[in-house]
Amino acid sequence: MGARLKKTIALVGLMGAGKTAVGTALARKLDVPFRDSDAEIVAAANMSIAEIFARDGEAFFRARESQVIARLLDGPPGVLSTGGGAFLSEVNRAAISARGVSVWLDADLDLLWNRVRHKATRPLLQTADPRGTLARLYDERKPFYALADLVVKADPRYSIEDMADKVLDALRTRPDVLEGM
Ligand SMILES: Nc1ncnc2c1ncn2[C@@H]1O[C@H](COP(=O)(O)OP(=O)(O)OP(=O)(O)O)[C@@H](O)[C@H]1O
Ligand SMILES: O=C(O)C1=C[C@@H](O)[C@@H](O)[C@H](O)C1
Ligand SMILES: [Mg+2]
Repeated sequence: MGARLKKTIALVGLMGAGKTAVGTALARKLDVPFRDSDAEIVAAANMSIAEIFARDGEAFFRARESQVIARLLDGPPGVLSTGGGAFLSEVNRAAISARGVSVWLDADLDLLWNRVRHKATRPLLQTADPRGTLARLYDERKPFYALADLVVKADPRYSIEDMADKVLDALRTRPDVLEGM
């Protein structure tokens, strides 16, 4: 598409917001590297996220997540999909704002629930009332996600490609991030 990416685009938001799916499409459109902090942690540990939580605990996962995010931000600009809890950490927010731009994929609770309900891969939702847990996380985390530089609202009618285009639209206001749009 001829645009030049000058800073890493970090996608943030709750489980199911589309960070991995939209991030992959966005990186393809921009012809830049795609990285996913969850996937990096899983590959390095050779364990699933659920296994890491069960064996080593959430605090261990969060420490790894911060290390991985710092390392990925240190490389050439690209698209970085963060884990759903990453943007709650002030350390991670500072690292992202120093080297990149944060974009919140803001999906409402019904949409999130429809996307995550059939998968058992999210350890935080292994509770007696996973929808209630997701609702609580949504309320608790919204103020943190709202600290992102840009917001792109999700909608059930928007495809993954549509969402990637909406991120590009939002970046039109940021020539310091994307030049030549
Ligand atoms: N715009 C969309 N239209 C249709 N399906 C979508 C859309 N965005 C995401 N999905 C689907 O919803 C599911 C969750 O998306 P994804 O895994 O990208 O979320 P995530 O934000 O990375 O979540 P997590 O924090 O758990 O990694 C996937 O099956 C994905 O293909
Ligand atoms: O919302 C969260 O806290 C999480 C989301 C996933 O991306 C994973 O990072 C992990 O399951 C924790
Ligand atoms: Mg993901």
